[in-house]
Amino acid sequence: MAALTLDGVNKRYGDFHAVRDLSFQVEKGSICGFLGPNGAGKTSTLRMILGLQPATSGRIEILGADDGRKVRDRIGFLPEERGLYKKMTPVEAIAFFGALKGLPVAEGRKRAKTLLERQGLGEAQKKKMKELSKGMAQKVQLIASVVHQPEFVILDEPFSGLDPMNQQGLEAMIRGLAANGATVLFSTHVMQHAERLCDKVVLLARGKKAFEGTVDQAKATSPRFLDLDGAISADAAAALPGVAGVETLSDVDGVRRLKIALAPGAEGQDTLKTAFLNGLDVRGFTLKEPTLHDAFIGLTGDHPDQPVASVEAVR
Ligand SMILES: Nc1ncnc2c1ncn2[C@@H]1O[C@H](COP(=O)(O)OP(=O)(O)OP(=O)(O)O)[C@@H](O)[C@H]1O
Repeated sequence: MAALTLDGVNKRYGDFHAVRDLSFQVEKGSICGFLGPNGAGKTSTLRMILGLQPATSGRIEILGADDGRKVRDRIGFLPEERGLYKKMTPVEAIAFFGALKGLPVAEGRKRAKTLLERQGLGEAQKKKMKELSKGMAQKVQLIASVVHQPEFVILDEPFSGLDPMNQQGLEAMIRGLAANGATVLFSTHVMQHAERLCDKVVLLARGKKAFEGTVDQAKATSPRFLDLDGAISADAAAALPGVAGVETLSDVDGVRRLKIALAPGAEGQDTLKTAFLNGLDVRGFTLKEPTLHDAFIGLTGDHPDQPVASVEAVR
């Protein structure tokens, strides 16, 4: 059953068409990654889903309602721009956000203490928000957005600015939310998180959907790769069987690392065998499965870590 459906959704800001004919669904109880470079239209879409801004056209249904505002108490939202009241303690801040969603303050405080302890933030309870590290503050903010136990959780770039340790902690929190039955939709331009967490990913590029499906389905759209080290020219590599494309990753006095994209269905064994038989100077090789990052670049032509504007400027 779908907890969220978008059907032909468009968003225009004046003449600028930010979201174009966007349709996708998120199944109840699943984790969906909403992927795209900065400026692709992710935040605009999330805000339309929440009912914080109207769609120019199209239909959005969330938890059976035609407007996110009608079910706002059943939704949790972590905005991209964060900031809890600096002078509050984490418990006060969490209880305050819960109260905004109709949770009695005493119950909010109780849940806040339990959730903070569970996240290893017991000590942080004594501090003010402004005294917490960024990682801790972000965890507190996520707790604040889910303390009312929402059925649907929307997180806008939840991993941004966190070190790897805190990113892992946040991943575990997101898994925990889904394990407790919540539906989670989070936006990110960091593919590794999506790769590890998501039942489904939706790729957005320049406001348009470039892909919707499982992580494995996304990866299957990308070729496998063979990294080849040696005094080998890109042309000689391109002439090998099963090669769809060659990129020179480095070149030190003619000793190169070549990234070879294999043709669909090619395993790389024949390519390597012929390289040896032809007497090419192979000094090392690695066969690589595609990552979600590779799939993203293949599907959109964009680099996920670069804003759309700068990608355009390069072309
Ligand atoms: N209120 C607005 N008025 C005009 N243009 C806007 C407005 N909000 C967003 N845009 C433009 O719409 C495009 C999509 O922005 P949006 O914030 O939705 O992208 P995003 O994928 O979330 O990127 P980011 O991760 O940087 O927030 C951008 O080009 C942005 O400049």
